[in-house]
Amino acid sequence: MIDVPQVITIASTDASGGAGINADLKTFHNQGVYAATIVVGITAQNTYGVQDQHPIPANFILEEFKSIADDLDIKAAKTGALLDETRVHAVAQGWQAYNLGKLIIDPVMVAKGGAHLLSDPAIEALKNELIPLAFLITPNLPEAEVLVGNSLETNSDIINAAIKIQKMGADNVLIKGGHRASTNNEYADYILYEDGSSEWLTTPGIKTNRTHGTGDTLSSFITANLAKGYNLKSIMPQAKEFTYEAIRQTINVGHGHGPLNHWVKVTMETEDNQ
Ligand SMILES: Nc1ncnc2c1ncn2[C@@H]1O[C@H](COP(=O)(O)OP(=O)(O)O)[C@@H](O)[C@H]1O
Ligand SMILES: Cc1ncc(COP(=O)(O)OP(=O)(O)O)c(N)n1
Repeated sequence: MIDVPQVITIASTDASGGAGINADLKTFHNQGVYAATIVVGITAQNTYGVQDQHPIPANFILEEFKSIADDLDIKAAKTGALLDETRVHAVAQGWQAYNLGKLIIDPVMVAKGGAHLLSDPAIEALKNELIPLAFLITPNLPEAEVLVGNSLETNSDIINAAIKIQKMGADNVLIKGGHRASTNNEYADYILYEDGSSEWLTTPGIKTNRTHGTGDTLSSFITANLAKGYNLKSIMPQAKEFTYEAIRQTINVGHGHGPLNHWVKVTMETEDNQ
């Protein structure tokens, strides 16, 4: 028998396959980990936008938690679109009953097409119930602005926001910069680690609207490699590179915000990184 690291995504599906649970599973498979799912919601969605969404009943979400915890040996979990306050509460309850390793929270609020994937009351529940459980939280710029309650214009605004979010209880905070290219067309993400150190991770910007599922892809890559035992600092450069290559080597699917290429090859280098 071959031992394989096991991970789970606790999120919603995307009918068109580019974001949400679908992007998570493709990234997990690419990185060679075994992936399970706790489905929180389903969306009728394509590369133009989200046409409809449907939450899974809270008691069923808790049954999914129990099924997984009774059988699998999950080392890391990531959350995605949780839709509303009831679902956030169910996930927090499930997590407290059946801890599934390191928790990575992708606080998905609004899809690129503009659809809301987290209601306003759910944002407070996310802050109070889920963020304190997080090993890592990965807001994009608009999500970080909502969490801290002010706009983030400068690098020092971003640094201060990360400190504020860390004080809400997340061990590590990654603020993704995909919604704003710098003046020299770079996309910079800022990460504040639990030991107080921090870094900017930068790549050239790719001029494209084919970025459906970028955030999911980045956070799933991190989740997979945490489950393999790598430490967060050693994962981050490759996570950024994987996402960059998955955008750059674009595939011809859909007519709007196209999905990424989850076949690209970027792997962690050696066991010495662990
Ligand atoms: N056009 C682009 N060129 C290069 N990197 C990008 C581009 N768009 C997004 N990224 C990167 O993709 C990752 C996800 O970022 P972002 O788009 O902000 O997340 P989300 O999908 O959650 O909104 C980040 O590492 C960001 O820097
Ligand atoms: C079901 C579902 N979950 C998450 C998202 C958002 O994914 P994200 O990686 O933030 O990328 P965009 O959709 O914003 O491009 C989603 N759309 N659907």
